[in-house]
Amino acid sequence: MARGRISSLLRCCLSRHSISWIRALLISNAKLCEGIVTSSNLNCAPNYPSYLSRNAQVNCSFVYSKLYSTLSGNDCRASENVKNDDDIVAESSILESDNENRPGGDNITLKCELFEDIRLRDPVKIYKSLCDVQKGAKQTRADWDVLVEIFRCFAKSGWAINQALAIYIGASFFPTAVHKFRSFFFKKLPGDVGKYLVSLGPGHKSDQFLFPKFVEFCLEEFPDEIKQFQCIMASADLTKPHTWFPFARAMKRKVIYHCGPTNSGKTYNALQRFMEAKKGVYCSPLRLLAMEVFDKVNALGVYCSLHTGQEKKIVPFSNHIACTVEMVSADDLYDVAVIDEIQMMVDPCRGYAWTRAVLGLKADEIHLCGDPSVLKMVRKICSKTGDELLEQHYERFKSLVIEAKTLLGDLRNVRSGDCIVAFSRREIFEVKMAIEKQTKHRCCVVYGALPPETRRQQANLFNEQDNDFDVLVASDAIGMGLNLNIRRVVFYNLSKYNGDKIVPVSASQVKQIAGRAGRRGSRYPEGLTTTLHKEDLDYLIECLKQPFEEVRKVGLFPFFEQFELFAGQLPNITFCQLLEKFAENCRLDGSYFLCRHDHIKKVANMLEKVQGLSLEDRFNFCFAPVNIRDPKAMYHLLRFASSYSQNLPVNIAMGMPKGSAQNDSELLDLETKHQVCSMYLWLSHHFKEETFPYKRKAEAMATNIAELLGESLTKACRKPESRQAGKPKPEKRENGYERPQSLIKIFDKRRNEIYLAHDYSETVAV
Ligand SMILES: Nc1ncnc2c1ncn2[C@@H]1O[C@H](COP(=O)(O)OP(=O)(O)OP(=O)(O)O)[C@@H](O)[C@H]1O
Ligand SMILES: [Mg+2]
Repeated sequence: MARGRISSLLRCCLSRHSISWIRALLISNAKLCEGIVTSSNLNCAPNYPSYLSRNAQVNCSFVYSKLYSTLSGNDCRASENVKNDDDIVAESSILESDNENRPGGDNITLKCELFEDIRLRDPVKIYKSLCDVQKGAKQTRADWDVLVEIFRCFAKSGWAINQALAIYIGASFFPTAVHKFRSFFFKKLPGDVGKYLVSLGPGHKSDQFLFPKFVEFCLEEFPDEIKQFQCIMASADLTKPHTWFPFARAMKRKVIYHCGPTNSGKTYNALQRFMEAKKGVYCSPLRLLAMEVFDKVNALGVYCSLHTGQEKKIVPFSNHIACTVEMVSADDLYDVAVIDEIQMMVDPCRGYAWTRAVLGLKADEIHLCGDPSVLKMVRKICSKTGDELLEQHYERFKSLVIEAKTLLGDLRNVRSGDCIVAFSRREIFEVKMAIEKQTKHRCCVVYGALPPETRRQQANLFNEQDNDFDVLVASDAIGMGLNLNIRRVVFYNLSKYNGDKIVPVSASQVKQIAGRAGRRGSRYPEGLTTTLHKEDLDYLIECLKQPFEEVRKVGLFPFFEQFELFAGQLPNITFCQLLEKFAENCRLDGSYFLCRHDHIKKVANMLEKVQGLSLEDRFNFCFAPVNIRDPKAMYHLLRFASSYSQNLPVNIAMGMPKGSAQNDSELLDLETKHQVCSMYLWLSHHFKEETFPYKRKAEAMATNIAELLGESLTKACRKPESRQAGKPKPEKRENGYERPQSLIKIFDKRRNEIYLAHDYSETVAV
């Protein structure tokens, strides 16, 4: 009913006061979209408008033309020479000769004057006159071709698509709207307007001329579609995220930014305040770091619980919690909160969790620890939230020394206390094997796909002095906040696969990783860093010298409630389509980007066939930590969701491995099995406990598997395989005939293999 009333109101307004209405609409829209993103700012919606500037432009042109027409008293009655054909101009209306088009001198002046008049005529009046026209003027074939091209360009104009969003014509509806507008326009086109458009030719000038008439047309023709899109846009409004947390806004919070390079004491100082507080929370980027803080704080006599996606260790009488940042509660009140590695706000996938914590934590004192890259953004956020901001700047305890000699490409030059950093699982094992074969050193390994317990066991083995394990081979999983006894960080290479292609490792990541060498209080307080190959040294030096990049945008993602509101506008589409639509239509202000959600979409796609899941259940299942490239893990997730949807108790139903891994495929199997247990535990904490009743069993399995993994790694000196290795090879016939394969499949398979060989798990396993 409301919708009908609004649309009739809309029509009424249109007929009487369209200019002021459009102006009001555009102004209010501009206000609504204050500081709205430019296309580059929203990864998932490349054509999103820079509303404000462009609206202003549209607005001005409307106002100007309105003013002009009022002052000059221009009457814009359309030419009587009109057409009456259906849809677009029929071929018969095209004149074969083009005599009129050959300009003589006087003719040019006359046309210029005529065009000047058209150019300055009030677009609304032009539109009105078009409506009144019965039959459009005939066009020559040449003109007709140009006009068709003009509309073809208009339909594809990014500028026009962006502008149309300002009147709530969505990008997906825009082509339909233009098609209808073209039919209308060609049917009614007066000769002078046609000639003027032809004189402009296809391109931006014609787009600018057509657009205001297009607006009039849309407002009159599509009030329902506009209203619907307006509702969609309103429900996908992610502007002003600081208003999402009214309780935190009502507090007088003090934010302390501990700003500095690695190994400068940022976390240490923040933790001092955390431990002094009556009630505190520490938010970590990694489960491993949360565990480290949990242990450290309890050892110092401050009772502290642990809360990660997979585990809850409640220490009796504790008022402190160490958690992963995704798990922090924005409902509880704290005296002191610490958000570590705050520069992760810009992480393309997980950044939203840091943003949410900064905006929403209900704590009197919030300590942010990180490098200076997001300092400006934090200042901006605090000015919006009204929080007091204090900045504490730090210097590195001992500067990091670059060894110019490098390892000269020879792993025999490895020394005790070295950490060799490689960016794929395959390389990690190759390096370990080569070192153990060619030298007397023994290696521990740390990479993202290993459970945190195993990583910790390996790190401890490396840290302790009374064993042979004096070299660490690790991926970038060691890059954040961890304190290890590393003397020298050696980069095996400085490029990594980003899920799509091989790219150079970013300067900030190089700094983070290199910064693991020479930690205060460790066996090697003075740190060194170098590369294996001489050719990589320049890039390493360049990265370490580079000042911290200033970030302009931080990540954001909707809460379930926001997403639910949006889903209410589009009831008949799948969850995956909903995610896409949300990304397409959501509005962000210039300080934020929408976090990547390819991973969520992939899971959503798989779960599409599971019936009977509520929107909230789907949303939750999609956030479960699963390696989407691991078919076994995906299979188990699908199984869990299917049982859950049938109201059956979800069973972990997975065989326990018999012993430690004898080869790499067994090691991969252990990794997968641990991930499945970990996923089960995560789900058991995010759904009702009775629906996942085998939590204890999953915990026991996870602990056993982590131990087996540790054992396997300690004795491992084997060739690494990819997860695809066990699969049957494509059929080969004796006569050399090979079964043809889809090129797309081959390409996908290769991508998959590369992906699996790389180390991604940490991005999801929180
Ligand atoms: N005042 C201090 N007294 C004793 N030890 C300290 C002090 N400050 C820092 N440390 C120790 O120095 C090491 C590095 O400190 P911390 O972890 O706080 O550095 P950070 O700046 O947070 O580094 P990163 O950026 O890598 O996280 C830690 O082992 C910490 O315990
Ligand atoms: Mg730190």
